Amino acid sequence: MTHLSVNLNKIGLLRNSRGRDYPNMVSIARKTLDLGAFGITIHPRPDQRHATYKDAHDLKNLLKAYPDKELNIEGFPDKAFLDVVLETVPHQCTLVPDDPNQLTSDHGWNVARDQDALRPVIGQLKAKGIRVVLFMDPIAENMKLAKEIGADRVELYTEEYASGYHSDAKDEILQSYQEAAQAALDVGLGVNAGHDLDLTNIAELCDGGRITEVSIGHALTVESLDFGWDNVVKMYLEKLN
Ligand SMILES: CC(=O)[C@@H](O)[C@H](O)COP(=O)(O)O
Ligand SMILES: NCC(=O)COP(=O)(O)O
Repeated sequence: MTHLSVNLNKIGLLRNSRGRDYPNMVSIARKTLDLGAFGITIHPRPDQRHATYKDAHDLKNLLKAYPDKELNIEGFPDKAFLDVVLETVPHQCTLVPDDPNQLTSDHGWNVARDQDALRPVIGQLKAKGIRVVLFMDPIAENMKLAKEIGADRVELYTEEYASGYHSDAKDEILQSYQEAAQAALDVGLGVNAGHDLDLTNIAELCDGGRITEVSIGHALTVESLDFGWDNVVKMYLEKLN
C-alpha cells in the first residue's frame, strides 16, 4: 500500500485569488484526512503565491488531532522556509532545489554539487525529529550520496514519467523509476514520489510496493472539477490500497 498525501497548493492559489479565506485551507485538509488520506502536503514558495507560511502553522495545529496522519512541508531551504519548518516541526520536510521565480518544480537536487549546503540543513531538521526527504530525479547512481548526506527518503520527481505515460517510451521510463527506487531502497532510503501524478498514471508507478508515499495536488484538483473532491480522493485511495 502507498500512502496518499494531498498537496493543497492549488487550494491556496484559489483562496489567494480573492484575498479572502475562501476556500479555507484547514477545512479542506480536515475533509481530506477524514476521507482517509494519510497526509497533507504544502509547498510554500518565497512569494507565497499559493500555500503560505501561515498555512504551515494552521495545518500543523490541525494535524495534532490526527496522530496517525502526517504533514509534509516542501520547499527550498532558504532562511524563511527553514524558520517556518523549524517552528512548526512537520512530520516530514521535502527539500526541493527550486529558484524563487520558477513556475513549478522541474528538477531534483544535484547532490554531488549541493552536498556541502545540504548536510547542515538536513542535520538541523533531523535534530528536531523531522523526517528529511530530498527531491530527486530518477537517477539510481545518485541515491547512495543522498543517503550519505543524511536523507531519510528521496522523492522521485515524476514529471518525466507522467509526460511520457502515453508515449512509446513509457515502459523504458517506468523501468528507470523502478531502478531508481530500488537503488534508493538498497542503500536504506525510503521512497516517495510526486509531480504530475494523476488517476490514470498512478497505479503502474506504485505497483511493486517500492513507493511509500505519493504527494498529489495539481491533477487531483483538476480531476475534482469533473468528479468532485470527495470522489477523487476516494478514487486515489482505491488505486493505492
Ligand atoms: C515538488 C513538487 O513537484 C510539487 O510538490 C510542487 O509543490 C508543485 O508546486 P506548484 O504547486 O507550485 O506547481
Ligand atoms: N511533491 C509533489 C506534490 O506535492 C504535488 O505535485 P503535483 O501533483 O501538484 O504535480
